[in-house]
Amino acid sequence: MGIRHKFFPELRILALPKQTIRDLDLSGKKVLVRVDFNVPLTKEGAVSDDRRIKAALPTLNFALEHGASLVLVSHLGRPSGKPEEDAAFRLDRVAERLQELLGRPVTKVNDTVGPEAQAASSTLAPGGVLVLENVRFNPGEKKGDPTFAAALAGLADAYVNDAFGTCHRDEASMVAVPECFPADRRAIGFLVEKELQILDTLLGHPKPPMVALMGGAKVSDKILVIENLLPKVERLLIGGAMTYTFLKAQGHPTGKSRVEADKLDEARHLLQLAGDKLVLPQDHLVSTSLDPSAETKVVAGTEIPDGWLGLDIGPATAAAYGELIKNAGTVIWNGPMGKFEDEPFRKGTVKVAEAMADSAAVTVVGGGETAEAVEEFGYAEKMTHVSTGGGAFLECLEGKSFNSLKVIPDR
Ligand SMILES: Nc1ncnc2c1ncn2[C@@H]1O[C@H](COP(=O)(O)OP(=O)(O)OP(=O)(O)O)[C@@H](O)[C@H]1O
Ligand SMILES: O=C(O)[C@H](O)COP(=O)(O)O
Repeated sequence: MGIRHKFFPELRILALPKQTIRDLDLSGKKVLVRVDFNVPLTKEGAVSDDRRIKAALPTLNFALEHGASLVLVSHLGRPSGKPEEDAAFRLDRVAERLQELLGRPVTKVNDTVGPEAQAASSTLAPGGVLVLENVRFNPGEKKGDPTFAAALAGLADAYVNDAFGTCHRDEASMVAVPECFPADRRAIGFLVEKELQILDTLLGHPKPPMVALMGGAKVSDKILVIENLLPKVERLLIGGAMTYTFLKAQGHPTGKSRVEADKLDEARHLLQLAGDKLVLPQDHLVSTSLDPSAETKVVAGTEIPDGWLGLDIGPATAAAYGELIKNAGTVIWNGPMGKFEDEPFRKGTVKVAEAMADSAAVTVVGGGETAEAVEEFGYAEKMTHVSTGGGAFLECLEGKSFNSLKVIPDR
């Protein structure tokens, strides 16, 4: 029997088969929740974007309201193992922000499975919240070490995976730790459930016509995504630096634009596979250098003049893409249309974000940089969904399945 989809009310979907936090016995239990609090920080170490922390709140509040206490596990960044460098990756500021958002005390300890963590978890009362230190400070995390996993699992009675952004990683806290719990004590949280439902609907039963917008720096990051999406979409609109690898593959001059010279064969293969589904920009904002104060101009067509480089889609392309977005049933977007960090090269990315915000289509945005851009420009609230996943979102679009989810039993 189908149920009405919470986010796409026009669609009926089957409930996800995975066990969720609703299925767990929470009362009086310590629940280890693997969250993805890998958030951007300012130079001073403050949390500059708390979207991922906020996205975990429904799961955390649900567990607390049902009488559980929480042991929270996350990574932050990619620590090198050198203590002087790794201090910047401690989770103290993240825990402070979480305390503000939860509106209840949060205890942060300076280790993950050591004596401090064990003492704090053993005295945790229902309603208590404990944040462990960055799980990647322990080398066992990356290696998926079973001894480390058992020590981590020993701190709690049940396991919940609500770290959608990390679901593509096979690290200990994602795979080996849940394996330490009996099957009826492992579940996904509401964030993972929501992200999976949306991706499942997008890839399985999108409201037609579906348009995909692919940008960003490199074709190489998106080859598998493009291949997997092509049969499902009406149009695949290209922007960002990857444009120039496609133009070069077609034999056009690309000036000084960023081109992946070793990916031209793959680009030709995709062009051939896509036929007229793949749409390349019809004009470009070009500049003499990457410096935002350098001279710029708009060039029409497919040729970038000598000495110039393409840094954004041009106004005619932005308008044409806007029209396709307006008339779509579903729009899926990954990768900025230009070097959007600099004001002079931002217009194309802003224009497509605006068109998506104004469109009646189901609009889904994913990818770290793209989500940040949409947030920064103030359009996030107007999208159907802005994914918390970067790599995880892309791998879902590639059609991959994750070990971190295989270890969560079906209902
Ligand atoms: N024409 C261009 N020339 C040079 N750089 C560009 C151009 N267009 C986009 N970029 C750069 O590409 C980067 C974003 O590409 P990327 O593929 O990483 O995006 P994403 O998939 O949204 O993010 P993530 O990889 O974090 O998930 C930005 O830093 C942007 O400045
Ligand atoms: O930001 C992300 O994509 C996730 O937190 C995973 O981080 P990682 O790429 O360092 O594994």
